[in-house]
Amino acid sequence: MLEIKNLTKKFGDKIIFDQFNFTFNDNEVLVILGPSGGGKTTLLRMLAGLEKIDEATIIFNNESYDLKNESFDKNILGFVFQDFQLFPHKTVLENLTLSPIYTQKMNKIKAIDKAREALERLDLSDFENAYPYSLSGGQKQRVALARAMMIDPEIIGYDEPTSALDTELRDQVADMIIENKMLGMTQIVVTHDPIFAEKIADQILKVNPRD
Ligand SMILES: Nc1ncnc2c1ncn2[C@@H]1O[C@H](COP(=O)(O)OP(=O)(O)OP(=O)(O)O)[C@@H](O)[C@H]1O
Repeated sequence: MLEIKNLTKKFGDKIIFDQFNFTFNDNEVLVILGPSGGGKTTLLRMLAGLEKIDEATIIFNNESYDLKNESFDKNILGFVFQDFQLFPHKTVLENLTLSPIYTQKMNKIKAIDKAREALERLDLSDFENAYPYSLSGGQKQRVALARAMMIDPEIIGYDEPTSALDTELRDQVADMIIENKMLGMTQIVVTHDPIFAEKIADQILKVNPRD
């Protein structure tokens, strides 16, 4: 279970979250839904340790973390970025292994083994030497997911996973998220698309821009 208590976040004078609370359970799909500018991406970035939190208590796996003007750096969330953000001049395999090897100091052979496992599970084994430009939107989405899985995250977070996709591929992403759930994954999905949200969500958290 992940519980966030009294989360506060400002950019300059602009308040994005003021004493915000939410809880969700393992193996759930939590959808964060709302219009542009509400702070959905910021919320995901804070949970991934990519954005400082002004103040919050985060309770996760029975540990409680009191944060004050610091990043939550527990590596619990693997991030699937909007528009995938794959390295264009690197192969699919390299896209998965570069950050674990160079940033997280993972052993190279272990990183390659792990990457191949993830690619196999997502039906991408034939594409390990392909470059991102040659992949379809749905394949890029799955490569981005495989990359997020490299850190063995407790939670996968997707930022607007359907924004770059047409309707058919949107349904494929919904199926992938539901399949991941059946495999026991806990997932947070940021979207402004209520129809997609209804398809996949166990819980919907609405985030609206503040005046
Ligand atoms: N680094 C930053 N510095 C200053 N303001 C920021 C920064 N990042 C985000 N903001 C502001 O915080 C607010 C929330 O942004 P965020 O990207 O989290 O919203 P969102 O709900 O994900 O919107 P969208 O759907 O357009 O991505 C916006 O008003 C945005 O301009």
